[in-house]
Amino acid sequence: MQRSELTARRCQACEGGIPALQEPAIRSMLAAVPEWNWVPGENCIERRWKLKNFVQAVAWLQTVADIAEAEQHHPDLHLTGYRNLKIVLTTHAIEGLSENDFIVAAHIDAAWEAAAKEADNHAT
Ligand SMILES: C[C@H](O)[C@H](O)[C@H]1CNC2=NC(N)=NC(=O)C2=N1
Repeated sequence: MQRSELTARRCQACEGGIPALQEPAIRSMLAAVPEWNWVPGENCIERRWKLKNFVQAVAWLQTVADIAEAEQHHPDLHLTGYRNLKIVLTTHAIEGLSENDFIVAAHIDAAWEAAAKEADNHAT
């Protein structure tokens, strides 16, 4: 699957009642967000960043929070050691992974790439 297929979709409100994704679907969607690691034992996907400093880390967290609010699907956010970020996506309502997790991951990756390009533009 391509990332653009996921960013073209919107999260669907989930309060249970749908089955969690199984391994074949998870692997197919992971191919679209290869920076994310699947943690099967915790029913989640996670991605880590080391930012330049605390302020950059908090700014990036805010961007992620804005994406989560826009999609109404909310990751767990871990900021430790002042600039290490771990973002964890799971669908609490089904205690498993849903397409929503991959849609938010794809939006986060696209925003990260856009931010990196912006930084490059400023550097040149
Ligand atoms: C109705 C609404 O979609 C739900 O309350 C949402 C809100 N955000 C959520 N975020 C995550 N990660 N899992 C959920 O099950 C969840 N439920």
